[in-house]
Amino acid sequence: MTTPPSTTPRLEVDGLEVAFGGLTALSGVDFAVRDGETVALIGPNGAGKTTVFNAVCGIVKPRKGTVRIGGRPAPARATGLLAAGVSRTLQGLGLFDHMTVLENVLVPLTSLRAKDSLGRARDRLAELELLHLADRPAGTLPYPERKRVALARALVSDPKLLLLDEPAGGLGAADIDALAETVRRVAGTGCAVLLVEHHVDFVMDVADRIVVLDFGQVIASGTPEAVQRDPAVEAAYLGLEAVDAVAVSHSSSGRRGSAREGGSV
Ligand SMILES: Nc1ncnc2c1ncn2[C@@H]1O[C@H](COP(=O)(O)OP(=O)(O)OP(=O)(O)O)[C@@H](O)[C@H]1O
Repeated sequence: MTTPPSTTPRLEVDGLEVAFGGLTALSGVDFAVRDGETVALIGPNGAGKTTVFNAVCGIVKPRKGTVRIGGRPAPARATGLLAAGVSRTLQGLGLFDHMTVLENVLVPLTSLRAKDSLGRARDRLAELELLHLADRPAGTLPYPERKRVALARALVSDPKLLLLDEPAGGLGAADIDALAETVRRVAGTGCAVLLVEHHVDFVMDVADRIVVLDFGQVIASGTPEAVQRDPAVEAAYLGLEAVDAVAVSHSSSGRRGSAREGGSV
């Protein structure tokens, strides 16, 4: 049972524009995520998905536009974001490999000076079937377990807005099913979830709405069914195949970003 949406979106991105030197990475990006809603941000490589996350977290400074969290301007610092109820997972996980699983999951609670940190951390580990690994150094675990530790660390602060960067990447089918279950459960508590993901089946399974970026602009948004039928989305992905086929045949890099340097979107 999902929480009814509140009137103020948990996350509002309005007219976002980000440039890296001569490269316009995002232009006029608008979207919102409400409490209890799961929104997937998809698009070909280099479309600007991670840049949106980085702008939401204050890691990159927009040239134009605003990011509001719970109706207020987004805090610029990591501790401010945590206090505002924002958690994020990273593509590279960002775990402290030499620290135990439990110590990793305690980190946000230590920053927040939270009460009953140990109990909360152990609860999250139990929910993600990691409790038996609590005393193992995080760096010694296989990738799917390390990925769950990163998720437990993001969830331990009971975020109101959860940002997941490629949560299904590198996981097998059973782990992806378990992840989908976790995302549904977290959204069911009223948390707004924004995820960046390439795994189409996972996105279709968990997302209430999908926002499609291409060359830094929103080219489609709506329900998974509507977006799947959208000719602009199909064209964007077919275009990627064409660009990649050319790039791969001429160089070792198939990344689309290389095809857009110096261009504007
Ligand atoms: N720090 C940076 N400096 C310069 N250019 C950057 C920087 N970060 C991203 N870019 C460029 O901005 C564009 C958008 O990159 P971004 O990583 O947001 O895309 P993405 O959609 O997340 O791609 P992927 O799916 O490959 O992760 C790309 O052309 C990328 O090369």
